[in-house]
This record gives sequence, C-alpha cells and structure tokens, in this order.
Amino acid sequence: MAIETLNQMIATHPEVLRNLKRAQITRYAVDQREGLVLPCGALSTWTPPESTGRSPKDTVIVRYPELEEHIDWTSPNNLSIDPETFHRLWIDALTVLWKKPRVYVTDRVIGADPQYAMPVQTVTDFALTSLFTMNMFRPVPSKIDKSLFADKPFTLLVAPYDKIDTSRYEGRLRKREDGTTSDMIIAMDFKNRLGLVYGSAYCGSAKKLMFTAMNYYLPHENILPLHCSANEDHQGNVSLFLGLSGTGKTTLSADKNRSLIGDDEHGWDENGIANFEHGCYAKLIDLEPEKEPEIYKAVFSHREIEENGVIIENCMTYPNGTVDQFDARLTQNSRVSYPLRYLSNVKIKGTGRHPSTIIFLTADANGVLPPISRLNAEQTMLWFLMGYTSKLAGTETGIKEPQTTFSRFFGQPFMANKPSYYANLLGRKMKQHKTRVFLVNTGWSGGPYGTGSRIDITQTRAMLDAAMEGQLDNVSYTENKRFHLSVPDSCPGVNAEILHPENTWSDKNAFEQRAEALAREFSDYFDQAYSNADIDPAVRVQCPGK
Ligand SMILES: Nc1ncnc2c1ncn2[C@@H]1O[C@H](COP(=O)(O)OP(=O)(O)O)[C@@H](O)[C@H]1O
Ligand SMILES: C=C(OP(=O)(O)O)C(=O)O
Repeated sequence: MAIETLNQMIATHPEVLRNLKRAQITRYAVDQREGLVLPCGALSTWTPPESTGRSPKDTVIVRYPELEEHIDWTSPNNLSIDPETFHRLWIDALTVLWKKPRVYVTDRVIGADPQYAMPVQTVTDFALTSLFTMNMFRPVPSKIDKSLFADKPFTLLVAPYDKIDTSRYEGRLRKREDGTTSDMIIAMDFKNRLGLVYGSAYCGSAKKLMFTAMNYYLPHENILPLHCSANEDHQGNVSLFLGLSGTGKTTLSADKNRSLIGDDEHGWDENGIANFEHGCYAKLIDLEPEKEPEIYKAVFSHREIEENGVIIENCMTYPNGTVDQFDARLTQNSRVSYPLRYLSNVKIKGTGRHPSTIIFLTADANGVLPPISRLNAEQTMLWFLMGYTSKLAGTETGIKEPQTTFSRFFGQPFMANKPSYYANLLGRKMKQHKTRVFLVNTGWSGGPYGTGSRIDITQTRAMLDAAMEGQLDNVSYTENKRFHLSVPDSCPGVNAEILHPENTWSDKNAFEQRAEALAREFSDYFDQAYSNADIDPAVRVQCPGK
C-alpha cells in the first residue's frame, strides 16, 4: 500500500494505528537498542543537548472556532496552529513512524479515578518512551466503560529523534527570535483528541502533554486539575503540594511517615482527589540518601527488575554501573522515572479524601519570603493567581541564573483554558472543605542566591509536619505587611530565628531593597496580567506591593 494512502487512512481511521508493526515492550527491547543497563536495575539514556529539558516550553494548540470561548489566547504560553498545519505534521510523523523497523504501542489511562480516567494510546518508535508511558501512565481499570472519557480516547504520537522538515512549513509555524523555525514541536488537538511530540526526546514532553490535555478537559466537567503532589497521614488526612518545577513537589511529598498518592498531577472532584499518574519523575541532581531517603531507595535498590524499570535520563553513568548524580555536565535537569510502587510508603490506588491542608511551594531566590506563612481565603486566591517562584537552572533549557517567574496556578503553560475556569473551582472547593493553606518557601535564606543558602530540606520538612499536624493552628503570628502574609513566631523543630527572613540577613539595607524590589515585581505583574480581569478587590489588596 502506498504510504500516502496509508497515511490518509490513519488520519481518518485512527484504529489503523492498532495494526502498525507493533513490538513487545520489554526491558530487552530497550536494552538492545537504546539504553545502558546498570547493575542497580536501572536503564540509563541520553538525549541530544537541546532535548534535555522542556524546550519548547509553550503549548501549541490547534485553533477551532468552537474552542474560542474556552482557550486563553492572551496567555503568552498558548500558541495557536491551524488545523491544516497540524494535519500535515501529524501525517509527516506517521510517515516517519511507518518507515521504522519497529513501533511500540501502549494502551494506558490518565487518572486514578475510574469516573474520569482518560484512555491514551501512545505510538512511538522508541522503546524507552514506551517504557516511560508504562511507568507514568496508569493501567486501564476494569470499570473503564464507566468513565466520562470511555468513548473519547486520546492518541499520542511520539517521534522523539526525528526532526521536522521545516522547509515544508514555510509561513506555517511561528518563527523564533533569530528568524529560524524550530524543528521540534509539542502540539495538541483538543477537538480530535490528538497529541504530537515531534523532535523532542525529553521524556517529560510526553507526560506534560497529557497533563495539559487533562487540564483542558477536566474543568468542563467541574473537576479541578492541579499541578501538585499529594500524600496522606495514617488517618487519611490529605495534603496537596502545589508548585512550579523545582520547588519541591516530588522531594517533599516522598515522606516515610505519609503515604504518597502522587508526585505531580492530580484532579479534585466531588469525591476527593485522584492522581493522574502511575509513577514518579524525580530530579536526580545531587540526590543524597540522607536528605531524600525514599527517592534514593526507589532508584538504587531495585536490582531485580524484569520489566517497567527505573529509567535514568541525562545523568552521567558508567559501564561499571556507577551513576554520578552530582555531575551536571549533561544538564541540571537529570531525571529518574520509576513506578510508584518502588517507594516504601505509597497509596497505589491513587485516590484520597478532600485535602485538609494545601501547601503552595515557592523557591524564592531573593531570600526575602518567609519559609512558612499562613494564607487566608483572599491571600490563597492571590498567590494561586500569581504562581510566583524563581525559576532555577533545571527543567527549562536556557535558564542559567534564577529568574522571577509568575505562572498562574503554578503551571500556566499547562493550563490552556481561561483563568476563571481554574480560579472559580479552587475558590468554591476551598470554601466547601475549609482547607487550611500555607505558603512554603523552599528557596533561599540569609541572603539571595549566591550569598545566602537554600533552606535545608530537613527544616522545610519540620515546618510542613507542624503545619499538616495542626501545630501551627494556635501559635502567635506576625503580619508581614509588605507581602501580606501571616508568619508564625515559632514552629516545633525549627530554629525561630529563620522564620522571619530579615533576621537572617547581616545587611538589613540590602534586605529591604531586595524585598521592596520583589514586591514591586508582584504589583507590576498583577497590573499587567489582571487589569482587565474581574478580580475581587479583597483579593487585589492582598498583592505584595499594593
Ligand atoms: N528546602 C528544600 N525543599 C525542597 N527541595 C529542596 C530544598 N532544598 C533543595 N531542594 C532540591 O530542590 C529540588 C526540588 O525538586 P523537585 O522536588 O523535583 O521539584 P518539583 O517536583 O516541584 O519539580 C530537588 O533537587 C531537591 O533536592
Ligand atoms: C517534568 C516536569 O515537571 P516538574 O519539573 O514539575 O517535575 C517538566 O516541567 O518538564
């Protein structure tokens, strides 16, 4: 059959994908072709330098008139593509895949709640990508026919190492600042439920594409998707940890005293919360057994893995089996993917009650935000809308020094709908479930990045324990007037000196200047992003610098 005919068939009849030359995904398939097997039971893989992080970081969405009322085209992260161009890219990717000696197909779902689990079929020529989907996406539940999305499956094509022939796309794809067109794209068609990763070998691209798809569909079903990790205590009290990349969602939710529900993506519906995923995707850089014992054990103590093993991505590894997680020469964003069950304390079912505590994580490289503060309802909405952190060298390519970032809902590139969809759902749920909220700064103390030091993980954990166990419910608080935050004056297990950041700086003038500058950045960004939005004045006055 001519390839063009086949492509037309695939485009109009997605079930043809099922007849592709499928290969079995086994560790053997991966070992033979793609990875280095390490004696610690992991596979190690490298990607090209431009593919060691989330680049491009934007979301390319097919533009249809019927989706106009939902999608926020004012967001700089939402880029549009016309249906014809997407179709051409889709056909090109299929053509590329069809010519490969083997294609791997996995059938999984996104979402632990069978009521809204989204079936996803991933087709790729790279066995390791398939293995990644087995780690990260969930097995199809027996009750899948009850899901809202049972007859609306999603198809994901991943051609990680092939590049777009940009000459076929003159005038069709957005040019970069240097006038060239990127030969990689991560694009999605929400109407036809198609996702395409073309030219990006970073495993995170596939997982974040599916996250973005869920974040688009779920608010239309009254389910709030969140960029957060989640765990629960022995009584089943759930905590959520919302934050942008590098703020500590994965690190802090892996806790031997609390069962992990998930490390990155969850939905909150009428029954409680549910993990979207089946595995973790942790950062490997500087991983130490003393500071992150649970993750360390998950990575290095599974020597007997036959299948669905640990995948180490972009970390220096050697044929004798050693892994040097302190070597950042390939990238700061070295990663490890493993199934949730490799952690010692995990709730495999992936669901939990309505959260009793929500933690907003921020890594403030200015060193001026308190390490922990309590937020009232208006402050919660404000910090959710602002999504502040300092972007650190890591997940996104091109970031070398910390950079102030405002990314609403702690994940703007992944939240394609207009902001009111997410903000209204959170506001309603918080009120209904009386959830307590804290802002936790996992960034710098004693001075900014370069002068001060990053807050010790064990100190952050002590603050979180106190907050989640209710030990901060009845202590005295001091109002931080500049940032409109309530700061506890004491916290069990924590040196009280560090709770008010001005006490940790030797140069008080430098502190004042830095704090004032950050408050101004908040105020300027708020004016730019929300001047035309219908924001409650009681929320507006909580903005730092106002
Ligand atoms: N006080 C702290 N709290 C949390 N993480 C910290 C802290 N200090 C340093 N880190 C490091 O910051 C990184 C946080 O990354 P991670 O937990 O993967 O973030 P996320 O899941 O939000 O992207 C880890 O490499 C961790 O070791
Ligand atoms: C995998 C990613 O998310 P996180 O850094 O939050 O784990 C990513 O943004 O590429």
